[in-house]
Amino acid sequence: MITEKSTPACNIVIFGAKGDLTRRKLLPSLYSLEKAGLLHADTRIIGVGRAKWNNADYLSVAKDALESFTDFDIDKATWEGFSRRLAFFNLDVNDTSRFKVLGEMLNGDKNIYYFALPPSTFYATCKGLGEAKLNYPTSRVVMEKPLGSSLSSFKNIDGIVSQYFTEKQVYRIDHYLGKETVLNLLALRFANSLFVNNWDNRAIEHVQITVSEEIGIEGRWGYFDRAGQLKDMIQSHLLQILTLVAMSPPENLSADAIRDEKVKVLKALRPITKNDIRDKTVRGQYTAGFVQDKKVPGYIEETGANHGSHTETFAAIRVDIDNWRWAGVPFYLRTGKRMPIKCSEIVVYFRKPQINIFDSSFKQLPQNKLIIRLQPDEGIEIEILNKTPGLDHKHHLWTTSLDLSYSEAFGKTPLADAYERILFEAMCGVQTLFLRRDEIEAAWSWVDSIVDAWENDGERPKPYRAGTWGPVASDAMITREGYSWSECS
Ligand SMILES: NC(=O)C1=CN([C@@H]2O[C@H](COP(=O)(O)OP(=O)(O)OC[C@H]3O[C@@H](n4cnc5c(N)ncnc54)[C@H](OP(=O)(O)O)[C@@H]3O)[C@@H](O)[C@H]2O)C=CC1
Ligand SMILES: O=C1O[C@H](COP(=O)(O)O)[C@@H](O)[C@H](O)[C@H]1O
Repeated sequence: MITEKSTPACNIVIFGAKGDLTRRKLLPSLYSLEKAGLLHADTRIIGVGRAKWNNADYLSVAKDALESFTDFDIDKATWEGFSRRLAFFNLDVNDTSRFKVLGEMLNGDKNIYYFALPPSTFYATCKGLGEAKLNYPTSRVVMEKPLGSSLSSFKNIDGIVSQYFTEKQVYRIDHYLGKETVLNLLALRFANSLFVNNWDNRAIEHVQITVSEEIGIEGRWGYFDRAGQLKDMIQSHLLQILTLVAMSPPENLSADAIRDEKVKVLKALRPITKNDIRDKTVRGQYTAGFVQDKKVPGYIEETGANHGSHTETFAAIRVDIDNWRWAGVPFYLRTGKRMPIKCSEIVVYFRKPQINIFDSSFKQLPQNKLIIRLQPDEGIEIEILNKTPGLDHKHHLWTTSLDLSYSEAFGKTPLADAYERILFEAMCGVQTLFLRRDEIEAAWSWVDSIVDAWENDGERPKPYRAGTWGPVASDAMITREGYSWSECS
């Protein structure tokens, strides 16, 4: 739950008013902000699209979206307040003349232009806004991923946007940064001396980051098959998690101080080449199987599928960070669709004590583990060794868990949705949770190295049954290095 009071007054102009993202995420999140009293009385929400709708038509689309995509009751008072803010404006972004008319209906110059649009329309939209002089310095542009499919295509998109908007006006989304538990990584790491002083290659042996999903591609074949799990998930969400785990302490909590440190990590990622691609990466593609007892089709049997597709729906990668803090500490990333459960988790394995003075069954003492559960059962767990109670002279040791569950510690109130926070921050003009140009460039540059190596290598993704943890080659990759994947709880 966000507890600050109200956001500054603004016009939120949503391009793509009837699209999936708007109905599924943006309208429900704005409604929740309304309910929490966080929208300024003068804030307006203008949905823009090509439909020949009037305001009443849009209100009914919005109501329907809230009813379909939220699990809370739509109460009369909140809906009345919310609906008073909503309007619809008919505009094809290729029709530059309509932007002037749009400008006339906007109240003031504090405009947030949310591009819930296909990236192919960004140029026309920026040009339309620029030519109608709606790109005031006080206006902001919020852009959705995917921003490109390589370093060069990102630079093309970015070049277009930067003709009309400065870096301070551009808010590039990675919705994982809006998740409470991802944000908590900063507090966990930099507010607790326990971790501040034990967060480098002297204390930590290796780190695992898993983001598994139960869902498949949910009717998004056209987009997903061109992207694959590396570009869809690792280039953005997993690398963002990795930067927050691996960054050095920022000077302060300003957006640029944090982003400066994140970008240093991204620039220190060791490129993967054709010489080590098979040792350091595993690609997989799901075949038919069962997820949570439900029969599901294989990737190439999905609606709209191309049967010869070699797109990966699973990827596991060993990452090396070439800096002083992390030299010699492997980071293992693993993400896939149609896995047994939805789970995003970071597991930090601390080094084992070098000497064992205990008369225990352990030859070498097991290591401490810090498990950060990002979703769905948010929490933090530390595995430590304790003496089992008893009147004896033997120190029998037992691994026990200190387990902090968010719902127990902070109550049962659901955490704010990532989009709620992101919209809130965009309205407040705080860029911390949005990606700076150089972060995205560095992420693409590293991902490009893997794409090139995969293309050169020519090996196809390995099949794995839906409902399993990916190809056996993924277990083999980490076992070769003396570890095993942590089991998601
Ligand atoms: N859906 C999701 O959960 C997520 C989506 N994204 C990204 O968000 C963006 C939108 O995705 P999504 O909502 O799924 O896509 P949809 O295809 O559902 O919606 C796209 C919207 O763009 C509008 N549009 C397209 N061309 C024009 C045009 N020439 N002029 C005006 N409006 C136009 C359409 O409006 P109309 O038909 O009214 O003209 C439509 O409402 C994409 O970049 C996507 O990759 C990112 C993360 C998650
Ligand atoms: O950006 C994306 O994220 C979702 C997963 O998001 P989550 O918040 O549910 O963990 C993923 O399914 C989708 O393919 C990707 O585009």
